[in-house]
Amino acid sequence: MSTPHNNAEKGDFAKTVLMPGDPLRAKFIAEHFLENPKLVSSVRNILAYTGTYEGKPVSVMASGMGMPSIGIYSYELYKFYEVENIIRIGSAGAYTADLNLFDVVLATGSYSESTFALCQSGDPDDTQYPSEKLNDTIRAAAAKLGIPLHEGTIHSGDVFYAEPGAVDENKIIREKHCLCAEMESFALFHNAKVLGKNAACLLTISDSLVTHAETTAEERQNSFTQMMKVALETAVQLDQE
Ligand SMILES: O=P(O)(O)O[C@H]1O[C@H](CO)[C@@H](O)[C@H]1O
Ligand SMILES: O=c1cc[nH]c(=O)[nH]1
Repeated sequence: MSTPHNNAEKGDFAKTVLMPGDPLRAKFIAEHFLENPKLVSSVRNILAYTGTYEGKPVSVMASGMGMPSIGIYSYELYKFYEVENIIRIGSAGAYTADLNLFDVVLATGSYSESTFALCQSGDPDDTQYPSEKLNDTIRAAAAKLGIPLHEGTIHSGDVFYAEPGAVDENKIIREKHCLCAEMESFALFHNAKVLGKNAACLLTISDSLVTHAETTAEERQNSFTQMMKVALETAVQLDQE
């Protein structure tokens, strides 16, 4: 069995998939944290691995960047590979000086101007939500590891490079209270909703849209380990439920 975008066999994926945007972050996680990682798909270099963590099965697969991309990969995992839980583990730009580089954010909602949900199913809502149960498991995993989480609504955008004045900061920051910007969670949460599955989004602050501090590409690939450990511990706890 395969799809146009995934050449894994049915049964190659664990019930829980960690999903970074960056294929090399997926590779880093597989090589540094998973026991016996096996490459299960590499179509378009969107790397996907399955192994175990503390003896429990877990997969990690990249989503690529943006909602059309995660829309394809997450839909196929849920619909054709019987995946139940997808935890996005991404990078984000902070909208508030209260967030520092490397802080970890747990999304409690994802606001977007995107038409993804409207086009996918006619859903007009501008905010999509993660699974509360999955978020509770993430909170428990983070508490066990002693890793603090910042929680709130995040902004999921279609545009990384916007012209000056084009971003409606009044709406995004003051009306919707978004903590930070990323580009995939709105589509992921929507797909989980229409397919009756679970999704969550953990983010590491990679740059600040307030102070303009930023991490390097290599740090975004290899050093967001606190978020990775929380997601891996969550997969272990989900397997025990
Ligand atoms: O680091 P990832 O997970 O790719 O997430 C963020 O980084 C990319 C932009 O640089 C977008 O995909 C955005 O959502
Ligand atoms: O989408 C993103 C991701 C990281 N940093 C940003 O500013 N935006």
